[in-house]
Amino acid sequence: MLKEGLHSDGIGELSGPRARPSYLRDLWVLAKARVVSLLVFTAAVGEILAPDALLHWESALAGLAGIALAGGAGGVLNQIVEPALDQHMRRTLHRPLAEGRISRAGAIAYAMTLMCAAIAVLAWGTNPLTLVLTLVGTVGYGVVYTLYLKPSTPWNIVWGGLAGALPPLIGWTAITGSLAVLPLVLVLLVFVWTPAHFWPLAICCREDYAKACIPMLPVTHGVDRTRREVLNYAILTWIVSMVPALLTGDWLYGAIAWLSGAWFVGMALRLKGLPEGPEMNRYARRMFAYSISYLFLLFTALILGKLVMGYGFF
Ligand code: HEM
Ligand SMILES: CC(C)=CCC/C(C)=C/CC/C(C)=C/COP(=O)(O)OP(=O)(O)O
Repeated sequence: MLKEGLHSDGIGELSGPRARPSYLRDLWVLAKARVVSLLVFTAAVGEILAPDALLHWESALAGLAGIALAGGAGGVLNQIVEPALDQHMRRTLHRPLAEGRISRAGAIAYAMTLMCAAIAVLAWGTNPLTLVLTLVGTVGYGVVYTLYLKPSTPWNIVWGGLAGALPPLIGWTAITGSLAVLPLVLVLLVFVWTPAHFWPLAICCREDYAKACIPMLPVTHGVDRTRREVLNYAILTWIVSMVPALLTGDWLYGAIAWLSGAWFVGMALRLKGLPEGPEMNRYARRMFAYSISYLFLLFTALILGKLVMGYGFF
């Protein structure tokens, strides 16, 4: 007998050991707080890279609080739209709305509270451009991706990923009030990273996505095509990750990006070569986990580079 949530192919392990539900924990899960924490981190790096960030510390804090609240609202909107889908997937069936621990009305009130707080904080502490970009992020993920792209096209996450890629730019605009080349390159970096982040997980969960009639790439185009696309996007991410080094002359970041990107591409190659089966699923899950550490490392290296190299920006 397999334990609840565990399967011989390791797919069920994605949900990890389940913590005892509590109301606060449910609110945390509903806001997808762990994903949002990385979004906030990439925004913080966008702020730190901007000129004179320390002089604008109030805008910096308001920007981070706004993105955290708006990102959380996006996560809640996503789960309000798809409780039935969440009930059909082993990875998501214990979510608070899927299990009915939080009502739909309660979740709507929660999303509205988060969104109103985000708008208030951003309007008070940042500028109109930052507010608009953040709203685009929340609506892009919570409405456009969840309601329209996800159920209709296997390229859903390529375009949906744009919303999640915005925070480094939002961080920058919170400080400067204007656009610039470097944060736009960081948006491109997260944008091209997203498919190689998500499709390995989609490979593991392909049976659940198929049962739930969600046209994720491994369901519509098969595992082999998906693994080829993961490799393509991993290579693209590696290439784009070198652009900030070229723009700033920051060799410390450049070295870290080169090595960690080579590892990412190596994992994509290994994934492509494995025969379909439990071992491939487990390796895909490892690549998904590495993708998160990799993005965290790249953005940490950007701050390190600025601290150590002390370059100024245009
Ligand atoms: C449309 C784009 C994206 C899709 C479809 C996607 C998909 C996913 C999925 C399905 C999970 C598993 C979540 C769970 O089981 O609760 C996940 C986890 C995660 N994602 Fe993404 N993601 C996207 C963009 C991003 C972005 C832009 C970031 C950050 C910059 C990010 C950071 C994370 C993190 C940190 C986790 C781990 C959460 C945990 O440990 O519970 N994702 N992603
Ligand atoms: C700028 C700003 C505020 C942006 C917010 C964007 C945001 C919250 C992106 C998160 C991306 C994410 C968790 C995707 C999960 O995909 P999924 O919903 O298909 O996964 P699931 O099956 O786990 O629900």
